[in-house]
Order: sequence, then C-alpha cells, then structure tokens
Amino acid sequence: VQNKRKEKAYKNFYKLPHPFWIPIIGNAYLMVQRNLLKAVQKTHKIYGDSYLFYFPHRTYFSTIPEEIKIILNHPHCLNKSKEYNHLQIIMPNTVFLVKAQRWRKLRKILSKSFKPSILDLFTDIFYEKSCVLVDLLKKDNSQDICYLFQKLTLDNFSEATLGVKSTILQDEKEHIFVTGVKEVQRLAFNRIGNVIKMNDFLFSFMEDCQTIKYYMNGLYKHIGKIMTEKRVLMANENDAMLNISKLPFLDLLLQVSEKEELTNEYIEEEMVLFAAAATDTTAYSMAFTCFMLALHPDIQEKLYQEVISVCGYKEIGTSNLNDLKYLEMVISETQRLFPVIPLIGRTNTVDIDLGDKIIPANTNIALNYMALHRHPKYYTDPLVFNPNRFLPEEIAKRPPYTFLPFSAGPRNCIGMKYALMVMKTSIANIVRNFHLTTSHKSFEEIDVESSAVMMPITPLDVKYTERQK
Ligand code: HEM
Repeated sequence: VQNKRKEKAYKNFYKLPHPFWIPIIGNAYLMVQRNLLKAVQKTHKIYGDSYLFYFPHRTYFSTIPEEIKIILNHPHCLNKSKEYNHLQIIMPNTVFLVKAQRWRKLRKILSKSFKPSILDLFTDIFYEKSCVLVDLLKKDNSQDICYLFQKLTLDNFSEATLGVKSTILQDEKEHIFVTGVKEVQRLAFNRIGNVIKMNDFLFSFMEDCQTIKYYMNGLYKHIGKIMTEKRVLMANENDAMLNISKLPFLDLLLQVSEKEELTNEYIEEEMVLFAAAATDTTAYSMAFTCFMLALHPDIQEKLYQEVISVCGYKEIGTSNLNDLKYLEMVISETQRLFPVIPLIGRTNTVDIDLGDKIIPANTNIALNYMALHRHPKYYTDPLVFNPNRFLPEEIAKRPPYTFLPFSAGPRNCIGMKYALMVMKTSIANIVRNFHLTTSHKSFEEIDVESSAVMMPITPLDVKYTERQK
C-alpha cells in the first residue's frame, strides 16, 4: 500500500500544472518586461498553491502552510536554490549561502551574538540613532524616508554590530554602502530568467558584472576600513571610542577566529553580508510601516496613545520595548502585506514526502511568502490593513506557517529580534513626535519590485508634521 501511495505521489509531482514551456528558455519568457516578483504572483493567481515553473530549471512553488512547514524543517532541505548562485559568485562563504554542513557550524558560532542578553546592550544605540532621525525630520520633513532609514540601519549596524562610531545619517552625501547594497542585489537578481545573463562566462563580459565588481569593491573598502579601526581600538583599550564597542559580532568573530579557523577574508565577507542583510530589509519594513500609518490615521492615533502611555517622552529601550504590544501588531500587519523578502528558495538533497506528492531530490523549491500572506483562505479581506489580526486569539485561529516575514525553521532569519528592536524603537519615536499623513488613497497605488529585497518603486509620499507636546 505504501509503495503504491509513493508511486502515485511521485506521479502527482510530475503532473503538477505549469505554464507553457519552451525548450531552452522554459518559462523565462513570462519575465520579459516584468520583474520576478510580478511574474511569480501572476503565475500563482493562475496555477494556485502548488505548481511548477521552469526558470528554465524546474522549480516547485508552494503556498501550502503544511508543506512549507515540512520543507523549512527538513534536515535535508537546508541548501539554497539555484537562484542564489547569482549572489554566490559575490559572497560564497557566508552563512546566508554556504551548504548545510558548513552552515551548521557557522550558524552556531554566529548565533552567540544574537542572544537577547547581547541584543539588550544595543537599545541605547538604537534609541540614540532614532533621535538623530527625528531631529533630521524636524529640520526637513520632505526627506526621502527610505534613504534616511537605510542610513539609520547602517549606522545601527556599524555601532552595535561592529562597535565603531558611525554618523552616516548626518552625512549629506550619498553613501557607497547604501547605493552598493541596492545595486548589487538588483543587478545580481536581474540575471534570473535571462538566458544570456545567467551564463557566468557571458555575464563576466557584461557591464552589469563590472558594475557589481565596482560596488562590491566599495562595500569591502567600507568594511575593511571599519575592521582596521576596530583592530586599533582593540589594541588600545583606553581609547574613548571603546565605550561604544560592546563586544558582540565582530569582536566575537575576531576572538574565535583562530580556534574556529576563520580567516580575515571570511570575516570581511561575512560582515559585508550581514551589513547587507541587516539594512535594506529593516529600512524598507520601517518605510512601509510609516506609510501604512499615514494611510490609517485611526490606527496611528491608537499607536500614539500606546507609545505615550508606555514610554511617555522618556527613553525607549529595554524597560518599555516589550510593552509596546500594539506596535508589534502594526509592524506584523505591515510585514504581512509587505514581506520584504517575498520569495525564498531551497533545494533538497533527498526526496521529500509531502503526502499527496513527493518532491524528488535536487529539485529547486520556491516558497512564495507574498502570496501566502495575502491568501484569502487564511486572511479574510486580505488587502485590508488590520493590526488586530495579530491579537493572540486571532493568531490562534490561523494554521501555523501562514505568517513568515523572517522565514522559519533552523535557517530562518538570524537577525529577527535585532530587526524588531530597531523597528520598534524607531517607529515609536517617530510616532510620538510626528503626525504622519499621505496624499495616497490606498497602498495599492504603490508599485513594488523585488530583487532579493522588495522595495517600493513608487516614491512613498509621507509627510511628517511635528506634534505639539
Ligand atoms: C525586517 C528585517 C528583516 C527581515 C524581514 C529579514 C528576513 C529574512 C528572511 C526571510 C531570511 C531567510 C532568507 C532565505 O531563506 O533565503 C533571512 C535570513 C537572514 N537574515 Fe534576515 N531579515 C531582516 C533583518 C535582518 C537583520 C537585522 C540581520 C542581521 C543583523 C539579518 C541577517 C540575516 C542572515 C545572516 C540570514 C541568513 C541566515 C541563515 O541562512 O542561516 N536579517 N532574513
């Protein structure tokens, strides 16, 4: 009976629906004039929760929570899918990209820096930076908030994680890191579905490849400079700047480097990856949150009341961050509608039994979080912004694995708690200082695109009017 079921399950996999397939290019034609995210959301509408897509390599797409749970927790489904190869040529040795065996070792070392007890040391940095941002908005409330948040997250990262003073937020000029992170991921992900660009040899002659190299150089230079400063600081413990170097990440890596055989080149590469993973994701999530608050004055008012009653005008930090429950719900609801990592990909080294179908070994698997988060089966009126969906009793009504902004399972986001702390501190400080308004009528007026990180391509028009205390 078991064998018969398995046979049927294998057949079911190959019988899954898929768009019309053209030899050599597969379904890549569907991505002409359209970004990956849009192509995938369109195919989800047509083919449903379980289908195949040819990039041209075969990829299994699932939006079924029970399947997602199995896939994310499967010990032989920890490797990233082929699409990540385009980043692999840039930073192949990082925890984000390495294969399962090496990943286990790295993740164990790196996780030590992301324990709550260590993260709590950073709340004053996050608060101080949010105050700098508030001051900048008070001086000029027409600034591009996405760009301000990108600079804020980079300052937070440099001071908290690397332990060196950083004032990018106050600097007027465009910062290589902010532009670099955005451009590198855009150009790398533009390769997906483009038969010529996907070829590494041909790509190496293209302008895009040179541009990626130029920006990567800039990113390494920036991190290299910080590492040099750091070494000087470590050598001179009396230096005043050491006050802000609160151990964690970089120090941890430098300390264990010999024992764990971590080379200088690896540490530099990992720092670039972390800076990239920590900045745009958090920055765009905060920008979307401000935008949704501007669109919903009643929700903004409720949040303002919470912030004033929990924090007053005092410092926002360890003593009150956990009590900002409504703020957590607002951020979650924003992440539901705008999961800044809308798609992730894995590949399996053994067959994965999903019951009615079996995914054969070495299949590319894609999980579409954007479609999952807006699925009418799990969220009634999915396009309505309603933070109350995240009341504990409402969460309990939904199946698990229906809300995955930070992914889940052992290879989830290592920086989840860190990101939530940054977002909560910054949004709370903004909301208690400003009324947020917008000329937009609906969030559907905003067009988004995604390379690795989903971002608005329509400028988010949000006005910050100072509140009278
Ligand atoms: C709102 C902010 C953030 C969101 C929505 C987010 C989301 C995610 C998601 C969905 C993944 C899984 C990606 C995949 O499987 O391909 C991931 C992985 C990762 N994230 Fe985040 N992230 C955020 C902030 C951060 C921060 C602040 C850091 C570091 C301080 C960080 C570091 C990482 C790393 C290193 C990985 C790879 C983990 C591994 O493979 O073991 N992220 N993130």
